[in-house]
Amino acid sequence: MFVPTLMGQCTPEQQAYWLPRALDMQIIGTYAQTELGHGTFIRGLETTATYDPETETFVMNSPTLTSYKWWAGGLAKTVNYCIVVAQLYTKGVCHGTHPFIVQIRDEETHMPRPGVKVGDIGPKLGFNTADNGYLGFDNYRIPRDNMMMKNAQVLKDGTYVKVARHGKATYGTMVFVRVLLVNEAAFNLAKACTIAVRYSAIRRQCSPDSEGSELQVLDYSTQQHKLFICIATAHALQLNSTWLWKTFSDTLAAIKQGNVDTLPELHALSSCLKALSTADAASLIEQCRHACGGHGYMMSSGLPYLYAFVTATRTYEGDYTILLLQTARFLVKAYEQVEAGKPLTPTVSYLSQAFTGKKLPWDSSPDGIIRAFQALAAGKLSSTVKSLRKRLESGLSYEQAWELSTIQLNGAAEAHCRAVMSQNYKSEIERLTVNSSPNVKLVLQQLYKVYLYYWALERTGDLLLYTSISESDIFELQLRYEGLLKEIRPNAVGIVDAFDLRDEVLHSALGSYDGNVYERLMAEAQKSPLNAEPVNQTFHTYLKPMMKGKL
Ligand SMILES: CC/C=C\C/C=C\C/C=C\C/C=C\C/C=C\C/C=C\CCC(=O)SCCNC(=O)CCNC(=O)[C@H](O)C(C)(C)COP(=O)(O)OP(=O)(O)OC[C@H]1O[C@@H](n2cnc3c(N)ncnc32)[C@H](O)[C@@H]1OP(=O)(O)O
Ligand SMILES: Cc1cc2nc3c(=O)[nH]c(=O)nc-3n(C[C@H](O)[C@H](O)[C@H](O)COP(=O)(O)OP(=O)(O)OC[C@H]3O[C@@H](n4cnc5c(N)ncnc54)[C@H](O)[C@@H]3O)c2cc1C
Repeated sequence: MFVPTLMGQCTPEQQAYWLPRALDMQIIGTYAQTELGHGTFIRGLETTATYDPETETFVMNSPTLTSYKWWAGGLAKTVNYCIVVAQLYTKGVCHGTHPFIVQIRDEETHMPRPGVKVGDIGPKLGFNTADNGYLGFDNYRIPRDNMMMKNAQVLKDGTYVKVARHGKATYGTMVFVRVLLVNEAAFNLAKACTIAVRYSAIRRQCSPDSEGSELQVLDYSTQQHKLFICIATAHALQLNSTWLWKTFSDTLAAIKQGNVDTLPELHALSSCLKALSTADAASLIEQCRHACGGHGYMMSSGLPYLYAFVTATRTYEGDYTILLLQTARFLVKAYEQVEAGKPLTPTVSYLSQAFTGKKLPWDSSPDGIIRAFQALAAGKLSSTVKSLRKRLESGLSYEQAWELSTIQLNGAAEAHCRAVMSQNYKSEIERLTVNSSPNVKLVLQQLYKVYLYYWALERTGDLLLYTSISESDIFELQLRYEGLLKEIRPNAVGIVDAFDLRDEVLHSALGSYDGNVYERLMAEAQKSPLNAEPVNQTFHTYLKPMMKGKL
């Protein structure tokens, strides 16, 4: 995050100085925003940068324990520079949080600079090869030029000048990384389902009839139900990530021309897509582990590492709930625009047709299911706004009414995001397969239908509320879903092979291309230090005395 922030928050002169040094790795940096006391609520950060016009320096301070920076990757022992987000004070006025480039270690000796307190935050659920760190300042001075001045400046005499056209311009790196994380979710989920599908083709368990041989576990419907949604979701996330990247690039180009109009929609989209893709990837990676039975619990399966890595993405760069609530803010505004007869931006344009007060007629075609997901999002949004207004009428403040409605707001944002993802998945498949062979088209469409049927069946309660779906429609959809799993089965291994992930990337005894699962598990087991000697010292020290009653 260090380099993108240098690119996004520095003036051209600052970039000319810092970027070559960072890109050549003459300096190594990190992004230190989160503090012990605050991560989500950026406006609540406590680190201060107070401008002193006498010396033309900022004085950095960590006034409380909770103001210590906490979590930044590589901060503990690796980096010598940091981007520090701090409350800016000049001429006695606080101007809110701003980013600063801060040298924390000597470039030659790597010793922490006087006034800098830095260390490691300790072991974590995963990411233990990263030295996430803490950082505090005691009257530590940095030159005025080290304030990143693209969006706001402090002049030599201490005058504060706002430059940016958008109040949240300094949050740009976070938006960028949220966009990248959708791709990251797709990639890691593709790894997990490659491992689990390949293993399920090797693993045999139980014989349905007394005469027959044991079945490959991949032949069981329940196993297909666990795994094929993982493949379909990996495709859905990959295609949505490409689409989101284009939306991001278009918005960035517009901002460079001075037009910030599309930023709120980009923020709403990158927030909910980051939230849903990381949450879905984490839970489906865990599902892949379940699908591998006991061997999936081995570190040598690669799945525990993947899960530990990906579950963190649900939290960092904006927690799941927090980001969905950001999208909900955008949706409530869109609802008000519909009421006022104003035009809507593209990804919420479906709302303009949605508030008819009638249930959407059920149609089980792919387009019909997408319309149903949109009706569901619109229905949830409408009920949420009603709850919000009822609470306002009862005399509550907007903030109180909003807080009491946040469970429903999150539900509406999740439903909206699922509808956007389904629509993008379909249109990207159509766009990309125009010149593909009929067989490739068929397989990609089968997976895409799995995604739609799976989520329709997961949301039958909501569909009953907002569409005319009947009990027999649900029954019919269930049968179609189960039939689709059988159609995909013969191609399942080929489909995951098509992710084209090398063994070195998968790093899994269960998922290697050659399928030599048992040989690899045994070879990994031999690496256990407990296998280094036939009798371990603990036998002599503890077990034997205990067994002889001498302990
Ligand atoms: C780039 C690096 C390269 C590769 C890495 C990328 C991919 C990963 C690849 C591999 C992974 C491998 C390793 C990764 C390892 C480690 C982890 C890496 C990074 C993690 C780093 C971090 O976590 S950094 C810290 C991130 N912190 C957060 O995300 C904090 C979350 N909080 C917020 O974003 C905000 O404070 C908020 C959303 C809670 C809102 O803030 P605030 O209170 O100030 O605002 P309001 O609620 O009052 O809203 C005011 C209006 O502003 C709008 N708004 C808010 N945010 C934005 C925005 N970003 N852009 C535009 N508009 C915004 C908001 O909608 C409100 O608008 P209204 O019109 O409704 O008033
Ligand atoms: C592996 C990892 C790497 C990280 N790397 C970095 C880094 O390099 N740089 C950096 O600056 N930070 C980094 N972070 C920090 C990360 O960005 C924050 O942890 C994250 O933004 C969540 O903030 P928090 O920890 O304050 O959670 P909190 O906000 O304390 O969340 C706790 C709970 O409270 C809920 N909650 C909070 N506020 C509200 C609200 N208003 N309404 C409803 N519910 C609420 C949340 O949903 C959550 O369930 C990293 C974190 C991890 C795990």
